[in-house]
Amino acid sequence: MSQDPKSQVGRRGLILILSSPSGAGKTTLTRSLVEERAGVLSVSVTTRPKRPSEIEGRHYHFIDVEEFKAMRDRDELLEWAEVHGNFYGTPRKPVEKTLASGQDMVFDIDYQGTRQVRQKLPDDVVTVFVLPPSFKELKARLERRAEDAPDVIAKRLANARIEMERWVEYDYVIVNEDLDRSFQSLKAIQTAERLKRDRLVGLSDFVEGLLAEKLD
Ligand SMILES: Nc1ncnc2c1ncn2[C@@H]1O[C@H](COP(=O)(O)OP(=O)(O)OP(=O)(O)O)[C@@H](O)[C@H]1O
Ligand SMILES: Nc1nc2c(ncn2[C@@H]2O[C@H](COP(=O)(O)O)[C@@H](O)[C@H]2O)c(=O)[nH]1
Repeated sequence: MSQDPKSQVGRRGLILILSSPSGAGKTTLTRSLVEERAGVLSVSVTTRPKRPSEIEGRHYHFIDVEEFKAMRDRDELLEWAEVHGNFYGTPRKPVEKTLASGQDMVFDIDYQGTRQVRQKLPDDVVTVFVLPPSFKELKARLERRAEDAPDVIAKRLANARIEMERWVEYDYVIVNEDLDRSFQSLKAIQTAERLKRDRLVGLSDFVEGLLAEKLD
């Protein structure tokens, strides 16, 4: 539980999940949040090949299918899914540790994983769906990123329509046109969610003390 030294009120950590079609900008937004120390990034395991710019342990833990299945079967994954033909999953232990310390955990996962986490930890989950301003811009971003082969980009664009239909399952939606504005919106969501009454620990005792306070 994190504690505000000025009061006796602390708060439970929350799980902030960002999902989007590939290229809409959720990784950029989650990384910005983590760089500001506003949360701890959940580093997934994946069977996808590493992109040129990616670093093992920082962007993902890159593992083979056999290892992935072994982790899944040992129940070491909080959630998992097959996305764009590869397996992805969230290691359970770091999530439990981070939440117990009262920090927020930031997830960049797809809608299938979001459903699983929401089902397991309904009180702690806040979900944000990131949309691109247009399909044309989505394609342009994937091409400008220049990290995936043309056939991979084509597959991701084909899946984008199915993924975008899931926006209705999310608590918030950000249309990521201007990156700075989108980031401000994300921070506003996190700030408001942190202040929710149910997430504040010790609030009743604090208010009781407040009411019992005598004025001289
Ligand atoms: N608002 C924005 N305007 C212009 N470019 C952006 C914006 N947001 C992100 N980008 C760029 O678009 C590209 C895709 O962004 P990013 O990698 O964050 O997408 P993603 O949703 O995480 O995709 P994936 O699911 O494939 O990992 C990156 O090159 C990023 O720098
Ligand atoms: N259900 C999960 N989805 C995940 C996880 N980690 C990433 N993802 C999603 O996969 C796609 C593709 O990611 P990319 O890095 O290959 O572009 C994207 O939608 C991610 O959000 C996970 O642990 N579980």
